[in-house]
Amino acid sequence: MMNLKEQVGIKAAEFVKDGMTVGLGTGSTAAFFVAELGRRIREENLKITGVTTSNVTSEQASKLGIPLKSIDEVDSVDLTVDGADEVDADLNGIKGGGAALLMEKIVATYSKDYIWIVDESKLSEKLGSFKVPVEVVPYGAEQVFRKFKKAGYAPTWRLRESGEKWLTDMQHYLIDLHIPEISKPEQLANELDLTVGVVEHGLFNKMVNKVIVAGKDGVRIIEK
Ligand SMILES: O=C(CO)[C@H](O)[C@H](O)COP(=O)(O)O
Repeated sequence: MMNLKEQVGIKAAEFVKDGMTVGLGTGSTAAFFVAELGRRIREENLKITGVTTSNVTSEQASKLGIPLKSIDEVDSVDLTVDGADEVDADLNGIKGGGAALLMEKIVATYSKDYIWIVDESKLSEKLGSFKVPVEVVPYGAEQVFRKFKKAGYAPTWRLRESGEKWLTDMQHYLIDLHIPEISKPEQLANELDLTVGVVEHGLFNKMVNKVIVAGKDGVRIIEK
């Protein structure tokens, strides 16, 4: 019996057609999608170009023999498939649990079609059960942290096991905001966008076209 993450990963690969440029997401769910593309390349001679969203995914895709280009080497991406940490009823979402939100948002921005693959535990009426990751440049990062604390966002640093601050693939720090109910995700996104030192945040508001959800009753697709 396939687990839920594997089910949605394999389902999403059905949307990939020969000749496409495909954005490859990051995380344990996206890894099943990437693995399935690798299988289709091997067994069906599928021809695609992958654009990855993290060093971890680049490594996985290279091992599978998926030809890769950077986002700057392609005109646009036909389809990106990625996981998500939380998805609300309006298809706003939180991403970045796996620390790849910056590259993920850049690749998604230049994608014609954008799909999330999740198990049903990630769905909620309103965002807030998952922390909002915020990627910040190291210079002045403590000031940004204090600003979030004053705003009541209960910030925490994303840390390595060693206790040092986590460094993203793009060499930034991550601050996680703990906001129990995000009633206005657009307003929060605007505020974060306007905060000096913030490079990007994990609110992906109304960016996705389709969400493939796996649950105990099978796989379903929620469309915009
Ligand atoms: O945003 C992400 C990485 O930055 C991931 O897509 C998100 O954290 C979901 O991960 P998983 O599929 O392992 O639950």
